[in-house]
Amino acid sequence: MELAPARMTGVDAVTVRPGRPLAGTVRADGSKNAALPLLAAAASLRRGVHLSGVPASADVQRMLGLLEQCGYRVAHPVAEPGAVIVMPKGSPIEVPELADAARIRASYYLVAPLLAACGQAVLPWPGGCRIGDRGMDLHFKVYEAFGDTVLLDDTGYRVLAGQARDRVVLTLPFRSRGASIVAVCRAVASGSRLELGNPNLSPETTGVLAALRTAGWQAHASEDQITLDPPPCVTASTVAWTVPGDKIEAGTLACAIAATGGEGRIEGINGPDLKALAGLLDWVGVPITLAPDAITVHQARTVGGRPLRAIASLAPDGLDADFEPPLMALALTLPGIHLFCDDINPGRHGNLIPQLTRLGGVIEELSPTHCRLVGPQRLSGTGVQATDIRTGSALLIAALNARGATTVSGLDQLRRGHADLPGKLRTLGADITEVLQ
Ligand SMILES: CC(=O)N[C@H]1[C@@H](OP(=O)(O)OP(=O)(O)OC[C@H]2O[C@@H](n3ccc(=O)[nH]c3=O)[C@H](O)[C@@H]2O)O[C@H](CO)[C@@H](O)[C@@H]1O
Ligand SMILES: C=C(OP(=O)(O)O)C(=O)O
Repeated sequence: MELAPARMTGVDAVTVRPGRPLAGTVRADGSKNAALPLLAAAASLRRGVHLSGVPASADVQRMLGLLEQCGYRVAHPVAEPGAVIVMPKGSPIEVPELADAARIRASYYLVAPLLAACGQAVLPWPGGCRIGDRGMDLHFKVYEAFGDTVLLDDTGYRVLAGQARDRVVLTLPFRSRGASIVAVCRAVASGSRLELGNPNLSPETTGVLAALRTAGWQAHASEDQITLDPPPCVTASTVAWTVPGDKIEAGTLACAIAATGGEGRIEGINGPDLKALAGLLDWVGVPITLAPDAITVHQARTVGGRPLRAIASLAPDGLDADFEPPLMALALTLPGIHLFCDDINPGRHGNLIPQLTRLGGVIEELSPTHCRLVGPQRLSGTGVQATDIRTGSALLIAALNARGATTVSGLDQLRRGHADLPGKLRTLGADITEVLQ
């Protein structure tokens, strides 16, 4: 794993200048959105879990601190960068106050570890990217199905563990990733059988199921249902899990390479996780080779590219919403009328489009969640702000194609999701320099 160079940490802005097409090979870090639920599942198991590939991104590091406050020991094995061992501390703990949980969306994953450690979870409303109204009502339905009591107020929520149930059956009204994973973690914490209808089947969810299988849980996932059964007997030995490489980081780098007309390879990912993105890139004229552990971007075809339709979806094999912003930045370089939709995160376009407009991008908002643009467009460098993680990565891509220098500030947002995305772009040949205060 490549850790953020100390120099980049704390830098609030970078200047990006256009240059040669990006080329070369780079390795993706472990995925933030996969690491966070794996950490919660590890704690819910209440046995030692050795987790490798843990990224240095800020949200994941914050989650490690929160787990310690929740009654778990987080050990960093010597000479194993990116590995942690999570285990219960043993002695009972008081219900902790977790102010930092308000800074990340994924603090909702802490409920099951807290119920397992002290029978109660008291959490502030989660934070994370400000990309619209991000509900949690399905999470509360999950806890109620387990017999827990849920209390809400203006500052946050409290979940009180009910009597453990042998079997819990519920069906989600839509395929929420968060609600699916919290249901799985809750079942693990209480040792219950779970039958979850209409589940989310993203790699982040199925990755947790695969990890639990190594701990003796029986897990089956189909389009209709996830079933999960506890192991026939309890074992205490440490299990070893690995955080998969970040499909979103790899997809973002692939878009950056394609946007500059370059050629390159991103390693360290699970190729099938990038199938939806690779299909779209191929469709617009950027040939892609997907290997089991890498994605290779070939030079774009000069003819035969078709317009992009990037529709974020929670459906199995759908396009992860977090790919949509980098695709929008890429589309600004491609001929055609390109269409985008993110109904999952209704505030996403409201963050990204004004920043792309500052660079001279012309994007027609058909509704708060639908937009279209006609490419290619000439952008001009100026100061822009990474208002959320994916807006930050899209702006880096757009800046690679803008005339003159673009200063992207708000890097603390970007670093929530990527330890050092500018550094990886530099490895591929991008002209990116730190802005010193
Ligand atoms: C930490 C993490 O992994 N974040 C990801 C997670 O976010 P997030 O936790 O928002 O994802 P979910 O799939 O659970 O929810 C998607 C949307 O459904 C709505 N909703 C969800 C749950 C609920 O109980 N009630 C409700 O209304 C919210 O508007 C939410 O924004 O998945 C999204 C795509 O699915 C990704 O873009 C985020 O990067
Ligand atoms: C929306 C994202 O993160 P979070 O859900 O943690 O805010 C993201 O990873 O793009």
